[in-house]
Amino acid sequence: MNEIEQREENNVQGAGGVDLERIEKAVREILYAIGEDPGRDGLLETPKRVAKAYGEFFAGLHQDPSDHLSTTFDIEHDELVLVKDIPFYSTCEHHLVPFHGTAHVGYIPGPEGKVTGLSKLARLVEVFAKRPQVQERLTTQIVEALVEHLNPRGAMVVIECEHMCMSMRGVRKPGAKTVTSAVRGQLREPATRAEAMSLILGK
Ligand SMILES: Nc1nc2c(ncn2[C@@H]2O[C@H](COP(=O)(O)OP(=O)(O)OP(=O)(O)O)[C@@H](O)[C@H]2O)c(=O)[nH]1
Ligand SMILES: [Zn+2]
Repeated sequence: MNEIEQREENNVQGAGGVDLERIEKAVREILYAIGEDPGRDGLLETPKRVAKAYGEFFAGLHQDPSDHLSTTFDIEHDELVLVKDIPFYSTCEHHLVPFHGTAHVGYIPGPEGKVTGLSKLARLVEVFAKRPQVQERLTTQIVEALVEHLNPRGAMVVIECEHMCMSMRGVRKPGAKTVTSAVRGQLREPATRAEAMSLILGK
């Protein structure tokens, strides 16, 4: 039995699947390791606060993206629907520090006319962002969820981010932006893709 199975077996579940008690213990250890005193007044509640914050940062690990795409509407629209400039925060899985920026999510509804609520596109970004991530996988997971659940003619996700692991440490290049895209179906065709990109970039 691996550690995750063991946790489930013991039913140690905190914030929607995150083991808060375990995080608290680990944070106390980190405080000792950096030479701090977890018993001093200002730090007494810190392990609990960090655990609660981690519960939020990683809530998406325990959420199913299909929950957000199960409500669809039959709307006659066979052209691009794009929600752009969706702000989000995620956590770099290499350093466990934030990366943040904006996501642009678009699709062309499929022949069955499955159109989702606009907010659901932003919810989809949240489900995948609230996990230990790399930007490329975040981009792909969002587009693949759209393809799987809406069966669109085309789908496209563009993400622009600043990674704190490149800004506040390591190479220290604040302001450097990473742009990733994932495109499926008809949106791969040059004219359609160009139209979507010009809508995204036309700020
Ligand atoms: N491809 C990709 N790389 C990422 C992402 N987030 C962080 N990284 C990179 O992950 C790499 C990890 O490299 P390592 O050499 O193992 O770690 P490191 O010594 O901390 O590297 P430096 O950041 O260069 O100091 C770094 O180059 C980061 O910039 C991401 O979303 N996608
Ligand atoms: Zn990183």
